[in-house]
Amino acid sequence: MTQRLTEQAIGEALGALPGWEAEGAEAISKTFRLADHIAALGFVVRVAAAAEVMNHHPEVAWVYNRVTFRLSTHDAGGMTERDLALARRIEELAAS
Ligand SMILES: C[C@H](O)[C@H](O)[C@H]1CNC2=NC(N)=NC(=O)C2=N1
Repeated sequence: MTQRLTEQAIGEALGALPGWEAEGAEAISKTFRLADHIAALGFVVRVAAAAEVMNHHPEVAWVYNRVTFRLSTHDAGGMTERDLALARRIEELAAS
């Protein structure tokens, strides 16, 4: 699970992760627009709780009602399956 992914593998995985953008093989990121500031905070909290369960944590930028998550595996120095799993979990939370 901590093996770095190639750009090709990342690109293939992003086909099922709409809106996520790759930074080479280093990271993926996506910005979510919520109803308002507090809805955005609530989303950050839910993602943070899921990240804690997964022991895999995003970089987060929160500006009013917009939240950007940047995912990369620090221990591997780039993208791994753990980042894709977290992105899928974030998408589940966004849809719930
Ligand atoms: C000790 C702990 O398991 C590690 O530091 C975990 C915590 N959360 C993490 N989050 C991310 N994004 N990358 C990691 O390599 C990572 N490692």
